[in-house]
Amino acid sequence: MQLEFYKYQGAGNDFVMIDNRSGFFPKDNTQLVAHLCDRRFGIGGDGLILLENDSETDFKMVYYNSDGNQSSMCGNGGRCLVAFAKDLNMIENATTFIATDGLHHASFEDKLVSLQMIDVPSIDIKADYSFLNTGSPHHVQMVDDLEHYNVKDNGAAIRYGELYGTAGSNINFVKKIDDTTFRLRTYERGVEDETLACGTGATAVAIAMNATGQTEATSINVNVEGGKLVVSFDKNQDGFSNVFLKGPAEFVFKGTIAI
Ligand SMILES: N[C@H](CCC[C@H](N)C(=O)O)C(=O)O
Repeated sequence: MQLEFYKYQGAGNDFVMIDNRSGFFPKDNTQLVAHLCDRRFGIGGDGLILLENDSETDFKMVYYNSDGNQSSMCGNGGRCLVAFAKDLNMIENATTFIATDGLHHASFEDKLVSLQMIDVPSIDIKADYSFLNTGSPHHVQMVDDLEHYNVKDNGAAIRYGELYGTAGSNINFVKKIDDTTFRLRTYERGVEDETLACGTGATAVAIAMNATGQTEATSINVNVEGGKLVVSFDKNQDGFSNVFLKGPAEFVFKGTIAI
């Protein structure tokens, strides 16, 4: 059987995208998803995303990490899915879709996709790190020499350490550039490596930097290895709401693969 796929990337976080509105895709085939994400034996990607029909919204998002397992929300993947839906002429310049963490509104601003993320009612602030959930779980830790930091080894040690048990967490290492700009490198759960960008991670870092007093800004630039993301939010007594993740989401190529 020939499977048609599309490749999109958002600030270097890349995804195999499949139009599964017909429901043909074998959603429980973990081995197949991992194979399609394999950068040598398959197509290659940090994750795989199914676009599916939904009775209440424009479409449904089903997200898999490259290990083949379905996972929690992917911010860059959500933005890429919005671009994919537009390229399929399913939507114009704004949309509402359903994902594992609920409803998401999104719109195009110039060539960028702005995606509303879930509200963040609380953040666990410790002496040398913070933990919060922005649709996926994120550990946020400041590092001085981020450029030379061993993200993979140090990230894996925390992700598999006693802090986060069997569920684990994504691990974000961040450095302040100025009052509205931070540099971020992320070890991603389910990819089990550093990725060039992590959307829910950038969102977590922006909120954590505000919550810990590193900045008073509520619109924050997050420089990631694969480009630039902008996170904005309202801060109130109930936590953080009107949270938006904005950045590029670009078609790379389409093709077919025998499965
Ligand atoms: N690896 C994450 C999901 C994808 C997050 C990332 N790709 C993003 O853009 O938010 C997890 O299992 O929690």
